[in-house]
Order: sequence, then structure tokens, then C-alpha cells
Amino acid sequence: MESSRERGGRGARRPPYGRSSALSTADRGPLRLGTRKSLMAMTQSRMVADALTEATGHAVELVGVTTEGDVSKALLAQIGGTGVFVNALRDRLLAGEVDFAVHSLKDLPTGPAEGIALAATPVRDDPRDALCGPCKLADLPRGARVGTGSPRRVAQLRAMRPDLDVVAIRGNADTRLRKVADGELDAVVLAHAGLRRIGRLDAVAEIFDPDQMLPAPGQGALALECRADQAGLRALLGTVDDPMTRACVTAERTVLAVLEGGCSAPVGTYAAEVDEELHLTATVAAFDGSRQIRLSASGHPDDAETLGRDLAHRLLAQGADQLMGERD
Ligand SMILES: NCc1[nH]cc(CCC(=O)O)c1CC(=O)O
Repeated sequence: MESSRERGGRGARRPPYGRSSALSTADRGPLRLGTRKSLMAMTQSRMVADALTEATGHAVELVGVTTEGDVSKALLAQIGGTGVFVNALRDRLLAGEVDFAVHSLKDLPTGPAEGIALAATPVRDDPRDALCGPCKLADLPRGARVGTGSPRRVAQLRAMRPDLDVVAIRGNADTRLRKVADGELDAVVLAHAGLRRIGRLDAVAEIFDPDQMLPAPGQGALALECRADQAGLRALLGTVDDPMTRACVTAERTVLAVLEGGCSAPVGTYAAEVDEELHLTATVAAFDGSRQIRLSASGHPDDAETLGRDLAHRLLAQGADQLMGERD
């Protein structure tokens, strides 16, 4: 299945899907799925590949791509923040070297990407954050060292436990967990969905309720992107789309977009279906955890974008922009 022709990397080109209305690909070989190469990325990409094959009968092969976010050791805020895990994959799409890409949705910048379509958001995994360490947050000793690189997690951790020594870290989940095992840190906060994908739920001491810690917009969800001009391929990828997941992440990401925040903004959101309505909660927190603005709203899932926009404007009216501008 992985012949050298298919593995040909940059030079390998085939007629793009979607040029013709027919989806018969008998003569084309497997769909090429562009993915980051980390264990988490490869696992989630393999899940999507299997779901697509199951739904459509098409074979899918994974093509590993290195992104700037994988190479740079700098903190994300220093290497420009948004898009560092995504841009290299989009370049491969636009060059026709892969047919579609699978991303963690929370790594996607909120702005539009020229020539790229969000073809599917599969059923979302658990969006919550998890504390990994010897005990629950409340039982950590005073001044315990807790690692996270995310201003959103920093702000909400400090709001719960102002005494903690919150330490900025980077690296993949395994690297972060090792810092706890080595005793360099007492605990780290990571996304539950990612821990599950790398088979490390054993490290979880506590799953934070969204009442305590609102997740990042889109956390736990995946995004399938392809070229916008490939209608046939978009329809094919759409077979694994979950409309309610899409409504939820649309509401969450609209909040972030209006607040002009990226993955480094102290913005937490959580949208879920409640009694056939979309219920959205969002928070903006001061980096030192001293103040938080937190608001909720409900609406029809078809109005997800309006719901997110209106809630963001209410946050701004209560001083969200001032809070986001503060750093300690
Ligand atoms: N920023 C890196 C990143 N992108 C997606 C996930 C977790 C999986 C997900 O949210 O889908 C993680 C790691 C983490 O935050 O713990």
C-alpha cells in the first residue's frame, strides 16, 4: 500500500480530487493525509483515516510533515503564536502534495486561510483539561510547581490556587509528563483528549470541570482541511463531519476571533448541546488570576457564530480587552 511512488514526497503529483464530479478513485490510489509526526498527531490522523475508509471505502495513507512548531524550542508566544503547527501542512495542501490535512482544531488560527476549506470537524473528544501529578489540585502543597505554557491555564490555575508556582513549559505531552516523573515539576496541566490519544490517561490525577477551568476554544476537536476548489473531495471528507461539533467549535472560535486572541490569549470557552440548544460559556482572565469575566448564553446551533459574537461583545463591554492587555 505504501509504494515508493506514493511515498514520493514533494515531487509526487496526481490529478487533484474534485476536478471531476465523479468520486471514483480506482485509478488514483489512496488519499494522502498530511499530518504532523508526533505520536498524538499520528494517532488522531490514523483515527480519521480509519473513519474515512469505513465511511467511504477509500484507502488513506499518512504523510508526515514537520512544522515550525515541532522544530522551534522557543515558547509559542515568541515564535509568533498562531499557525506554527498548521502553516507547513497548508503549504503542502496548496502545492498538491497532500490531499487533505488533519489538525488539532485548537491549533488553527481563527482567521480565514486563502484557498483552504474546513471540510470536516469529526465528533469531538473530551474537551476538558486535566491535572497530571501525584494528587488533585487542592491537595498539592503550598507553592507547588505546576507547568503549563498556556496563559489561559496560568490565569485559571492562579485564580484557584494563587500560591502555586506556575512554570512556563513547552514540548509535547510526553516531554511534559517526564518533567513530573523526574521531579522537576510537581504537576502539569494537559488536554484530556491528547492524553487519551497518546495512551497516558494513567497520569491524570484530576479532570477539571469547565466551571473551574474553561478549555481552549476547539480543544478536543479535530479539523480536516483541503483545498477550497476541490468540491468533490470536500464532500467526501464531509462524511465524517459532525454538525453539532462544528456548531460548538464555531461558537467558541468566534469568541476568540472577536477578542482577537490566538492560542496565547487568556480566553477559555466551552460550548455544548443542552436540550437541543447550544449553550456557550466564555471567560477572559487576568494573567495573575486576580480577576475573571465569565458569561454564558444559549441559542440555536444554526446561529453559533452570532452566539459567539454577541457573547464576545458582552465580554468586551465588561472590560475584557483591558484584562487581556495585562501581564505580570
Ligand atoms: N497546543 C498543543 C495541543 N494541541 C492540541 C492538544 C491536545 C489535543 C486537543 O485539544 O485536541 C495539545 C496539547 C495540550 O494542550 O495538552
